[in-house]
This record gives sequence, structure tokens and C-alpha cells, in this order.
Amino acid sequence: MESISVGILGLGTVGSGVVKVIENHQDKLFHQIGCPVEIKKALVKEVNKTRDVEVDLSLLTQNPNDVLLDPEIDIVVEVMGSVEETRGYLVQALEQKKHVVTANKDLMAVHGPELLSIAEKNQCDLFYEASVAGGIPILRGLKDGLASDRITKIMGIVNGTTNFILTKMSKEGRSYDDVLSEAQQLGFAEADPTADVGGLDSARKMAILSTLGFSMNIDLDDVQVEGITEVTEEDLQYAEQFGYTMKLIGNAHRQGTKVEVNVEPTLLVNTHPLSSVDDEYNAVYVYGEAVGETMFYGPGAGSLPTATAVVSDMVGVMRNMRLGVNGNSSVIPEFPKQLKGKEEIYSKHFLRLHVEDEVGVLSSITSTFSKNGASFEKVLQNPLPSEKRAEIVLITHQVSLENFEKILSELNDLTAVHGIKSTYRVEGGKS
Ligand SMILES: NC(=O)C1=CN([C@@H]2O[C@H](COP(=O)(O)OP(=O)(O)OC[C@H]3O[C@@H](n4cnc5c(N)ncnc54)[C@H](OP(=O)(O)O)[C@@H]3O)[C@@H](O)[C@H]2O)C=CC1
Ligand SMILES: N[C@@H](CC=O)C(=O)O
Ligand code: NA
Repeated sequence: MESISVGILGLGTVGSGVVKVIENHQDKLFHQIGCPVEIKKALVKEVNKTRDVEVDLSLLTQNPNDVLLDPEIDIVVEVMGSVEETRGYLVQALEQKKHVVTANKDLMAVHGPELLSIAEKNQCDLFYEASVAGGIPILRGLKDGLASDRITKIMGIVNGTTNFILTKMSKEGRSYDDVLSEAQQLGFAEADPTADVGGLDSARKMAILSTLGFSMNIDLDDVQVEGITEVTEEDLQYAEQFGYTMKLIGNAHRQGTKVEVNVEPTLLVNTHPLSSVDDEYNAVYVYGEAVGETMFYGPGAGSLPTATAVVSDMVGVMRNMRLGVNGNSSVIPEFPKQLKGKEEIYSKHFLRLHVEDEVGVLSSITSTFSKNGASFEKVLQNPLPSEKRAEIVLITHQVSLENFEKILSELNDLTAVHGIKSTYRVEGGKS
């Protein structure tokens, strides 16, 4: 091959990083693949915009066909975002026998299986390492590094924006809105950050991770999702007081043939390896039956880290081109999907509630828990400044989700309970 030509869809935060990595690492790329890599065209919305990277204006186009139908382009790199329009472009690229590298988790979480099958039919590669945990090679870790093992647990901090917000709120006492706008300026947050803070971005990544890790087609709708928008300063302070750290955790757990996948703000015991992952950093904890505990850590968002994953995927495609083995790397899920019922999902829970400050209230709350098979690991009561009310904060031992939901509903029915202020899943500590 004289050279490899690449067409890029999108030249924003990640696209600019891709151009920089290709330019700055040209020698290393040449050494790995034996020929130069050339960027032939880049699709953008606005040609005359000021960009983070200097590019010849003749490279830019607003016409997707300049990339998708150019017979000289071997690899299409998709870093423009959005779902339906982009899906159409990638189908077209694959049908034109172009290999695809994408950073788009929104797209892969919904249309991944369809696109992978179109890629295979056309003997093309479709790689998407950057779509989960930015620069961390976690998909490769699961697909290749742990290919021989049976994975039973994947727990991840897979959204940089929310980790940045929770870290700055807990450690620097800063406000939610202030930290969110800094995450937007730094390029971690999505153009519309609702999916970041609402947990959907993490859910998409957990759908991709659990599909690969458990070899089972997990759809986005199978992931129970809750974001960080309701997390209060009081909750962060109580977490600290109890020896826990609040993190937005994606949790995928397999027991036998059944799995649960959820994303929710979680109190992690301070000794848990994920509790010290701060700022925009991501980490994925993977437990395999043979290997035991592993953890993959690194920058989960940002221009150059994400671009590194994109360009490494391009190297994978180019190596396959040299060997003539493109289109053989996706693995069809081995197991039918089986999700756990609420009676099979067990965890500890944190609960903060406001109650009447009078004799017998704590005992009626305790009996609601014990009737439903739950007991307390920790409990504390503080008087509230106004009225004759108190705040009760507790952490339960392990209880099924079915029973915990019954407890919440019965507590709501007690006249002495004025409101359930917050509940969170708890990981670690005594079970
Ligand atoms: N930012 C990050 O840290 C990470 C992002 N990702 C994913 O990477 C992808 C890109 O993200 P990011 O770089 O942050 O996004 P940006 O918004 O910074 O960039 C998007 C780029 O795509 C172009 N574009 C968008 N829509 C269209 C369209 N309809 N037609 C033509 N061009 C279009 C824009 O053009 P113009 O410049 O002219 O406006 C821009 O250059 C997303 O899927 C994101 O989820 C994944 C991991 C980390
Ligand atoms: N908005 C995302 C970007 C990477 O996927 C995040 O904050 O992690
Ligand atoms: Na990654």
C-alpha cells in the first residue's frame, strides 16, 4: 500500500484530536503499518468556523458524499455524534466497503449489533473503542485480554462529566451548576449535557460493556438508569461521615445465566478501588472467574485521550488490511438474554428521611424494615432545626430490590414519616 486515506465525519473536540494524533505520531504510525496515513476529507457543519486544529480549508466539506462515495477513502472515522443521520452514513460507508471507526456510544448502544452485522457482511471492520471510557482500552481488554475468562462483574465510572461534578462538589464544596459549566468548557460534557447528568451516557456505555463482557445482547432499555441531578450536599456530607464516597456507578452483574445492569449514584466504601477515581477520570473494575479482580483506569473524555483510542482503532484496521483479514473480528453473542427479577437483585441501601421527633417513631421504622427482611448496618438521628422533626439517616445490610421497594412504600404510608429525602445503592463494607 502506498498510503491509507481516511475520511473524517466531524472535526470538533475529538476530530481535532484525531488530526493532531495522526500528524504528531506519523513516524510511529508509519512504523506500525508500513505506509503514511493521509486525511483526505473532513465533513463539518460550518466550513469557516475557527477550529482547535489548523487544517487546509480544501479538506473541509459539508457534503457527506465527498467522504462516503470517494473510492480512494479506505477508512471512515465518525466523530460527529447523533444517531439516525449518522447511522445512515455508516451503513452507506460499509456498503461502499469502507472500514469504520467510531466514538459514538449513542449510536453503538442502539444500532451496534445491526452495524456490526452489516460490517461483517461487507468484510469490513467496525471498531468503537473510543465510545466507552474514552482513552482506556477497555473494549480491547474485554474482547482480547480477557477473551479466555468468564466475566461475572463489570463496575464502572464511565462518565467523565459526572465524576468531575461529584468530585468537585464533595472535595471543594463547589456548586453543581458551576462545575457543570467548567466540564462543558473543558470539552468533557456532551453538546447537550442532559445525557451525562441524567445517567443515559453511562447507561449506553454499560449496554456496550455488558453485551461484550457477558456475550449477551443487552439493550439500552434493559439498563435501569438514575442520574446525579438529585444528589444534594447533605447526601455528600453524610456519605463522607459514614466512610463512603458518592460516585455515579454503572453496575453489571452476572449470576449463573442471569444478569442485572444499572446505573445509579452509589455510595462506595472508601476502601473500594473505584472510590479514589476522581475528576474526569474513568475506571472499569472487571471481575473474571479465573483472573479475579482487574481494573482499567484512565482519562474517559477529552480531545487527545479519546483521539488516541480512535487512532489505535485505525491502526487495528490498517493491520488487518495488510493481513487481508478485515471483517472477522466481531463476535456474535453466545448466550440468550436473561435479566434478573427484582427479587434476585440484592444490595445495601442508604436512606435519608424526615420524621416526627416523638417516642415510638424509630421503632415503627425499624419494624417496617425487619418485617421485610432488612436490618441496619448504620443508623443515626439528628434533630432538624425547625419544628418537632428529626432526620434519620441509615444504611441497610443486603436486601432484595423487591423488599426495599416495599419498605419505601410502607414508610411513605406511616404518618410519622414526612418525606423520604434520598436513597442510594451502597457498595462495599460489611454485607
Ligand atoms: N468529547 C469527548 O470527550 C468524547 C466524545 N465522544 C463522542 O465523540 C463524538 C464527537 O464528540 P465531540 O468531538 O465532543 O463533538 P463536537 O460537538 O465537539 O464535534 C462534532 C463535530 O461534528 C460536526 N457535525 C455535527 N453534526 C454534523 C452534521 N449534521 N453534519 C456535518 N457535520 C456535523 C461538527 O461540525 P462543526 O465543527 O462545523 O460544528 C463538529 O465538527 C460524539 O459521538 C461523542 O459522544 C466519545 C468520547 C469522549
Ligand atoms: N460526555 C462524556 C464524554 C465521553 O464519553 C463524558 O463526560 O464521559
Ligand atoms: Na475506550
